[in-house]
Amino acid sequence: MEKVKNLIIGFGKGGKTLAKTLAAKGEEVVVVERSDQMYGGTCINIACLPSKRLIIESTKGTEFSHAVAGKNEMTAFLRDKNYHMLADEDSVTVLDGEARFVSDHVVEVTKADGQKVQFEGERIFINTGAEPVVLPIKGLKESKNVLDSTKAMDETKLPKELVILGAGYIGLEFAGMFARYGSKVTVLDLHTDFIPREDTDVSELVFKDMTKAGVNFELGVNVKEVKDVSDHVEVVYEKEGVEVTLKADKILAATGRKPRTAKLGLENTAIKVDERGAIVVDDQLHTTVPNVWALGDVKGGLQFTYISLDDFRIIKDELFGTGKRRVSDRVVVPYSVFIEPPLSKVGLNEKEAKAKGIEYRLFKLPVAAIPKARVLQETQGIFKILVAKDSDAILGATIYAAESHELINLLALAMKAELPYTLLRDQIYTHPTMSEALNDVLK
Ligand SMILES: Cc1cc2nc3c(=O)[nH]c(=O)nc-3n(C[C@H](O)[C@H](O)[C@H](O)COP(=O)(O)OP(=O)(O)OC[C@H]3O[C@@H](n4cnc5c(N)ncnc54)[C@H](O)[C@@H]3O)c2cc1C
Ligand SMILES: NC(=O)c1ccc[n+]([C@@H]2O[C@H](COP(=O)([O-])OP(=O)(O)OC[C@H]3O[C@@H](n4cnc5c(N)ncnc54)[C@H](O)[C@@H]3O)[C@@H](O)[C@H]2O)c1
Repeated sequence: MEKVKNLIIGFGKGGKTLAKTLAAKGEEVVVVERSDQMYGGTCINIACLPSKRLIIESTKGTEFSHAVAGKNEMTAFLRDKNYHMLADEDSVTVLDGEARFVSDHVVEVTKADGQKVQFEGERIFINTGAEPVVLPIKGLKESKNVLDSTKAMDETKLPKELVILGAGYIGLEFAGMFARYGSKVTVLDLHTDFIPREDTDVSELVFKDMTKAGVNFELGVNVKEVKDVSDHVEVVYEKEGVEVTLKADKILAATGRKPRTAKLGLENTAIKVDERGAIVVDDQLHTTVPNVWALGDVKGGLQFTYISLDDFRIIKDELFGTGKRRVSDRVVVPYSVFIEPPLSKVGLNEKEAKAKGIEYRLFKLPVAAIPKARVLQETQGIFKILVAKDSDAILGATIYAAESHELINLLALAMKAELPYTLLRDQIYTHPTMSEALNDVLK
């Protein structure tokens, strides 16, 4: 058995950034990655970047198979760049194989040829990400026409009729995208409320815009069965007591992703997982075994690339910094859903403020009032910013507008720095931009 100072399981966002940092300190690192198609992790290969590439291509009118080919070129480039970023470091070994714990600090790696090697890690970092949830719906697992997000982005032929299970992040982004490529899209969701965390006026606008763009929603449905029938697939669901059969070329299952721990051999260790399979960590990402950390999607909670990166910062701070950085410091976390226009949010919305009994002032502006929106010819949407009732503190913002995925970072920065809303209101912005709308919305 080989002893190694730092063993990183999974070439994900947090893990690869940590490996590079450890290498810069001259430390020995072994990074184990189960697939040579996943160097660099989920985000660059099968998630954020390829999906956003396809989404952007869909808005330019690119033909689907050309867009997929371009996306594949991009991911191949990024994969290679990521591989060399680590493999070219003298003190880093990138090892192809599937890792599995055999005891608290011993990990067995099974290589593609079946050969097994064992490592004893002085420090071990688990960064194995998440995998799609496969619901126990009759016929779902067996159907040849059911895709997950990865497979949907690798289709060479555009599905004429696409049914999407789940109106969450992936469901909405892919629904809009496939509709723009020309698919007839129906989204089925278990819940009656559409994007229930958002304010009702915002969710109504998104629903209206997506419906207008050709996406059909069936909400509050119970999906009962999926069956392959000659050249197509059928989905049987029940809505308000009525059974409906829907025909499609493909089904995209987008009903959540769960931490990838099932095959990690954690039962051989004292590393605890919760009821959802997420690795239990403390405020500094320590697992329940000393010198074993978990970072990224595998530890549960928010599943975003930038959270995995921030997990890395916490571990780096413990190893080489002040040791003060904590998960609980992470209070201002924005997000964007890349629909058209993008929906972005940070901090509280009205629904959340009311639920918490927090009094607020609401500043609201329709996007149609913004000159840049006219220039872009994207006038749908709304800005909503909440400010404390008895101070100038910004409580939160929801921006459903063109370029909101950029703008929300400005709001998040202002909140983090505890800047008064008046500073954003009175700031000089370049023109014409979407950010200059802050002059008007905050009046
Ligand atoms: C379609 C889609 C779109 C998304 N879009 C966005 C977005 O726009 N913005 C955003 O912030 N987030 C987005 N996400 C979420 C984001 O991709 C994840 O939160 C992020 O990639 C998680 O990174 P991570 O560091 O946890 O690990 P990952 O990047 O998931 O890396 C885990 C790695 O571990 C490897 N691995 C797993 N098990 C083993 C094992 N036993 N042995 C060896 N290797 C193993 C895997 O192959 C993988 O390469 C999206 C997700 C999906 C599916
Ligand atoms: N823009 C982004 O940052 C981005 C984009 C894509 C994915 N992601 C990440 O990936 C994760 C996974 O995305 P996702 O869309 O798979 O999950 P999600 O949790 O966002 O959505 C899952 C949806 O499936 C629905 N659902 C659950 N059971 C169902 C059933 N039986 N029948 C029909 N619908 C059902 C839920 O009501 C929910 O709307 C997200 O949590 C997110 O963190 C992020």
